[in-house]
Amino acid sequence: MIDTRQLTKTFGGNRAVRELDLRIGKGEIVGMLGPNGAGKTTIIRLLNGLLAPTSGQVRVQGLDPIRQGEQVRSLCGTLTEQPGLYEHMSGRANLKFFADLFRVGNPGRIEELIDLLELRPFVERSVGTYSTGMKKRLGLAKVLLHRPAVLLLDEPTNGLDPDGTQRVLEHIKTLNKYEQTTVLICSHVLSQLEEVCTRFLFMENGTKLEEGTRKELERKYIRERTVEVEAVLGEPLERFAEFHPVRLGDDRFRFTVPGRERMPELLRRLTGAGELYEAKTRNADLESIYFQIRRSTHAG
Ligand SMILES: Nc1ncnc2c1ncn2[C@@H]1O[C@H](COP(=O)(O)OP(=O)(O)OP(=O)(O)O)[C@@H](O)[C@H]1O
Repeated sequence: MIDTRQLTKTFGGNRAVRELDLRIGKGEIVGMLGPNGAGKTTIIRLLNGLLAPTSGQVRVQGLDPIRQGEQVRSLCGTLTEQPGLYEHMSGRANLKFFADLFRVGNPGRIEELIDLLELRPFVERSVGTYSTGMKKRLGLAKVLLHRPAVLLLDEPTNGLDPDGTQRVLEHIKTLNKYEQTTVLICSHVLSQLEEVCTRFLFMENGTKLEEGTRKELERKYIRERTVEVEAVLGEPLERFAEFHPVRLGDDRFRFTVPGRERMPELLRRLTGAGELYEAKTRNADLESIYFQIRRSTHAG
């Protein structure tokens, strides 16, 4: 679906994207993560043909976004930080305007998106009165009007409260499920993407540091696990010495497990020693993986 080879973009002397090889298959939801200036927005602009590569190649469903820009843009829905909506018009009037502009033949599509993105309670109001979350959802509806096969989302949850963030991410998942939309989401908020993406791509200074599924990355980068436990233990803590126990509070403990394969043993022993109410791994989330990747690439 998306294929880049040795893709490089230079602005003056600044190499914003460096020899990027990126492959995204149909129906994937890929999270592109990286700090400010990592090159995420530039990559999106290269993919939808708004920027021409300095060198290397980009293909979106086999098409060149520069030479076949029209076709590529009709395949892609791109949501940037500025959704480009008319504030004085209602949500519905905006959708109607863009549906005409994009020559969306199906009049039912607007209604379908109003339902999918739950816009109905405010769709007749002028966009100028919308909250950030409402605008994001309308912006998403706008880029979905022509039923794009590929969605390119630049910080789709920026400025949203946790509830709004959750809703937008749910909508993205739903679209992927029912319309098999391929999605590339850029963000620097790792925790939000953890549940949504099938694969992750870590960028820094225009370079791909690492990529993989959550499981692949976890196996590669997280050896030692920190486990927080709520339990009533009938045995002295010293019996768990090999797991370096620390008492955190009443019935709360922290253990360090040298590798994933030792986890069942710890859990078995805790269950055998008393009542185990909860056990959570604290250091295997996406953020921990990211810091581990950075540590190992910078050390290497
Ligand atoms: N039009 C431009 N002209 C000059 N330099 C640019 C231009 N667009 C981007 N850059 C530079 O390219 C680099 C990558 O920027 P980009 O916006 O792609 O990063 P990003 O990962 O999207 O960052 P952020 O998380 O802040 O949005 C930065 O050093 C930026 O200053």
